[in-house]
Amino acid sequence: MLEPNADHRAAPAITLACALEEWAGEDARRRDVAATISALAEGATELSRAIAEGPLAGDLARTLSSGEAGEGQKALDVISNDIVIGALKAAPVAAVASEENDAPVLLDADKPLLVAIDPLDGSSNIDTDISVGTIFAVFPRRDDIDAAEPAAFLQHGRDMLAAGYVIYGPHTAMMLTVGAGTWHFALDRQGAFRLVSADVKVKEGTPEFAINMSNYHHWDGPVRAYVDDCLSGRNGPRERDFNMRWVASMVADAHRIFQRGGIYLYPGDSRKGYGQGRLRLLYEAFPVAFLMEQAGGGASDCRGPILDLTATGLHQRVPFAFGSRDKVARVARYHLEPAGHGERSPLFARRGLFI
Ligand SMILES: O=P(O)(O)OC[C@H]1O[C@](O)(COP(=O)(O)O)[C@@H](O)[C@@H]1O
Ligand SMILES: [Mg+2]
Ligand SMILES: [Mg+2]
Repeated sequence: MLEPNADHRAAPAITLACALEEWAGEDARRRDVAATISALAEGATELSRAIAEGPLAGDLARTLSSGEAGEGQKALDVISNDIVIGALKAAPVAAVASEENDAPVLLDADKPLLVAIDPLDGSSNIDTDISVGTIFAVFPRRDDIDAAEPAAFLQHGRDMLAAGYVIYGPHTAMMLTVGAGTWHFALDRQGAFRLVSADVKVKEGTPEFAINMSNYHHWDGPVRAYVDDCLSGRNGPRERDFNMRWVASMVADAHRIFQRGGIYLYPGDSRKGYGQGRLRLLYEAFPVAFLMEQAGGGASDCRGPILDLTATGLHQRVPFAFGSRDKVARVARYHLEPAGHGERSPLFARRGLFI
């Protein structure tokens, strides 16, 4: 047992810089990716300080403009965007596609990489001291298209070279993949990201789901059926009681799923502007899907793998389900075989529990 005054802190672990150095070696492409991730880490460290100051840094939750699907732009969205793009100017990045900019921001057309980024995910939570994050994806620059053109970013999910997110919570952490598994780092007080695990695995079998239940009446049949079957608990077809969580910061829901399993869903629904859900493919779904797959989890558009999609628009939305691989596969079965997936009892076959 720990003595009250015992030093129970873990020994300092390998830094992000060392991990990237070791991974990159002398490979020129890898060194560019590593430099880009380091620049993003520097931006995220600066941002974590501003977020930690909360109201002392000014009214960060001030709404500056309202978006088409209820995503108003907050002061901290703009600050975050300025910080991450500022940090990327020192990296080998030609252009950045950000949630906060209609068009790509050109940095240096000759540089070899592109970054797609959600500078601040979960911005509706800024004033409530709940975790928010930064989500990013690194792509190769194409030789055939000007990096400032949106088309330069319309790439296949499996073209991604690296992806990750930083979560600003009680502690700041980064989940990162360069295609060699999913790595977990935590930010120490001196400003260095230190390795927690280089082999993150998403558990299966955790009876927990995350979805905004207030949209129940807007969902289509397969999504209702999936959630109904969870809610029907040990007497329903899943034969166990389920727990539910919804942080309304995808990074926070993702981080929980990386620690203990479960599933996150933001499906399309019948509300205006939500036909393809809420999440953006390039800088929300693609990076989280890459992290999930590298950790043995799954990520789909409720039907097939997200990473098998090719982006068709810079700010394109996509229905999104991710988490434990067994659960993501089950969601797909409910969509692809709605009448005959054979796993739901007749009691639940025609009506939702709430309808
Ligand atoms: O408020 P809703 O509809 O439940 O949506 C919450 C979802 O929207 C998001 O906040 C979208 O991110 P942004 O804050 O970057 O717009 C997700 O992080 C979250 O899961
Ligand atoms: Mg977001
Ligand atoms: Mg955002």
